[in-house]
Amino acid sequence: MSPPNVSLSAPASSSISAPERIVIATRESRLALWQAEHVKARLEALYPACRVVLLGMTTRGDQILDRPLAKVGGKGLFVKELETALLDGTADIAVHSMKDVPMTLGDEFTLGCISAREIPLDAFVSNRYESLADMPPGTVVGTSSLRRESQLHAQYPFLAVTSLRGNLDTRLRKLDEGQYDAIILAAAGLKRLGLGERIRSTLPAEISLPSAGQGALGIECLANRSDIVECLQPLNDVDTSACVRAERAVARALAGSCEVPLGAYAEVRAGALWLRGFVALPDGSRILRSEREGAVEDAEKIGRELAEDLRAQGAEEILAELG
Ligand SMILES: NCc1[nH]cc(CCC(=O)O)c1CC(=O)O
Repeated sequence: MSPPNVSLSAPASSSISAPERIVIATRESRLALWQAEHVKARLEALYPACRVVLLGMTTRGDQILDRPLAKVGGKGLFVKELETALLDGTADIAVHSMKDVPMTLGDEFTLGCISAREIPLDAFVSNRYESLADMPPGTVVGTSSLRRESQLHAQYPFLAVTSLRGNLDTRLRKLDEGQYDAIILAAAGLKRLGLGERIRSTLPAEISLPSAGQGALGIECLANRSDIVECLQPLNDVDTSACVRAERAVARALAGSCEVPLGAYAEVRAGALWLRGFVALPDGSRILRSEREGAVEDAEKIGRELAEDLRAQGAEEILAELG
């Protein structure tokens, strides 16, 4: 018997159609524009008849550079203006670093896809030292995140940790001007911008457990745009999507709306999802860790259970202290 007559050479997307035009709302930082251009190129390759255009926007998160974001409204500041463009129809999709997407979206929005992730780890960047372990006591590490700060204090108590804000180029400039001996950044952002050679070493997850969603891109659209959701499916990566859902379930269960020193990182290994998480005080004086393994299909449940375990260990006291 000969096999059924299917053409193996037909592109997987041939049965999916896309609208004639897709407008991408994007922030205007170099990284955000790279990410939007990347999605534009992938959509145009999948749907040659579709015209994809970028709509650049400034968000409150881009404007406020003098205060820690946690104090002025957190992650939502980077997505609100983009969501408004989706609601009023000036844009069809918004491309986000999943790390910057609030843990709960409004009912009118959905994440149409989460694409394969770039390296999820943090990067050590310095003009003077190879790694954190090389840094003498009292030298200065710049980071803007409570998650990185708490882990640094816990593991390298003799280093001075100071605040660092601004987009990637600004942060690197501040390092090069000598304001810091080293800085910690997401490796993914540096790689995307062709700045991978600035990475002196990557910090293993044991040293700096990444943030929920780090390194992954998500595409948001209106929940009622089934045409858009459908045409985004070829960009979805099943494993990344499960990992990010598990990580976000941890953050959702523990962080609520306030900014908490918290890491959550999942990997798919030999078909199973392995999730690690921690919650800490910013000064690293308390750090609670947990890990869990389970079926990829149970991603969110694994995340909720890990959060429960952290609560059982006393996460509540940490959250209460953070106010
Ligand atoms: N918080 C800012 C941010 N949001 C996304 C990235 C880039 C990497 C990624 O996609 O996770 C960065 C930079 C950083 O944390 O150093």
